[in-house]
Amino acid sequence: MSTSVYDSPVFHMACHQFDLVADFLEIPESLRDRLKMPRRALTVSIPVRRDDGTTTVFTGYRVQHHLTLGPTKGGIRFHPDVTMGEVAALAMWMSWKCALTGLPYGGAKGGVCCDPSQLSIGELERLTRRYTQELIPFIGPQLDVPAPDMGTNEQVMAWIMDTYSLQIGHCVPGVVTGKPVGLGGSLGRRESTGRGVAYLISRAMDTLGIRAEGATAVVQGYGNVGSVAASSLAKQGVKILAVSDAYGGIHNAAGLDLQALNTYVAQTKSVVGFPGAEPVSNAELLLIPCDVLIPAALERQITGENASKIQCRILAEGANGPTTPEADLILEQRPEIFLIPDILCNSGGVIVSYFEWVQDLQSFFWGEGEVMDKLYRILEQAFNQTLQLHRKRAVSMRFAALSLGIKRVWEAKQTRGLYP
Ligand SMILES: NC(=O)C1=CN([C@@H]2O[C@H](COP(=O)(O)OP(=O)(O)OC[C@H]3O[C@@H](n4cnc5c(N)ncnc54)[C@H](O)[C@@H]3O)[C@@H](O)[C@H]2O)C=CC1
Ligand SMILES: O=C(O)CCC(=O)C(=O)O
Repeated sequence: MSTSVYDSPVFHMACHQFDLVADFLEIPESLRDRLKMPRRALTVSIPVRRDDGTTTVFTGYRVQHHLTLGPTKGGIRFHPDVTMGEVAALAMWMSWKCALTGLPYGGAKGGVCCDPSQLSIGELERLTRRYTQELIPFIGPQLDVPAPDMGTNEQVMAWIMDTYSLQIGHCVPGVVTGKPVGLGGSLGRRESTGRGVAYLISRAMDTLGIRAEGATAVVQGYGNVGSVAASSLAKQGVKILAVSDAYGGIHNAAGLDLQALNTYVAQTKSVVGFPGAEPVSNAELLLIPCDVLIPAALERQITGENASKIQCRILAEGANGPTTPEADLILEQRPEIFLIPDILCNSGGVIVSYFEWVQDLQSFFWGEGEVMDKLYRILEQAFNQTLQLHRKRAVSMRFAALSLGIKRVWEAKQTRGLYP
């Protein structure tokens, strides 16, 4: 099958990972395209009236990877570099993530090629509403349920829910997750991805015999995922040495004061210039010696160039796709680094999104303790299953996680009858 419409390094990366696992699972050649290629992919153009009276037309995407196990699920990204290929790769990874964690979903992802930091709040709202308007025939609580990703947040989810509900004629909270709690959002969703990352890091530390107290961590991407993971680790006594964002990074060998940093970021919108820390580039930051390295921004940060130089005990992939296949080959020769692969590491977000969807469908809401208990139970099971396969078959943690996810989707397709 031609992949040209999806042509991008990130999509090729996701396909390469799939092909390796398909060989291992002995999936017949004739079924591989059906498992790999998106079921549906939509491109929309989004005209937005700017505050100065002019109009800009943005391009948006939504990809639904498979619908074999239920509705599709996955975030919406607002970022200047979004492409159809990137969104298709992210949707494929969502499928394997949902299957690995046992959620009744296929994967999806959406994106709009824009820089949200350059839009006023009014422009952002008009863009979100028009994008949602274009998606209305394709989304819904039983069809496809978006959520936040890079560059989007609870407010954006609230506009999506409102636009969809106005069209349908009644309130439909289950069309989107990651909403404000006051609109049917789940307690704990905002923090769930970062807390899940920190939980799995604790499990990896237990496995390796590393004590949290006095351990060190470095975080690339101090947004929703990175900042919550950092704060959760700091609460366990881990020292956060360095963090970064799109504008640059900061480093303090004695550890950063996260409370002061969060106040600074709330005021300035960046970590750059935080008093008492040295500036560091995003590239340099990845090479700082530490116990835990957390890439929590874009794809393809750990590459064939720097994989032999990173100096951590645990590589915890908060981001989707931060490690290239070339880097994977190098890391496989470095058993001293324990990998928590993306589809496991950042799955806390979609797990609590699932809880939010269930609560919305039942109009019956849970306490935060219940949400967190259920989240950690699912993460524990997924971690143990991945670790077990990694040890039993002597494959990498990424390979083990992907195998578990892909096998479940393949089996479901076979049981339903080949081409659902
Ligand atoms: N928000 C969620 O619930 C989930 C997010 N993820 C993944 O986590 C990653 C981060 O997402 P969020 O924290 O939600 O996004 P966010 O928009 O809240 O934060 C992203 C952060 O990364 C920084 N950043 C952007 N480009 C960068 C670069 N080139 N170098 C360093 N930093 C850069 C931004 O300045 C910002 O601080 C993405 O890969 C996303 O797909 C995965 C699962 C769930
Ligand atoms: O919460 C969700 O539904 C999806 C989150 C997401 O986009 C991801 O896990 O990459």
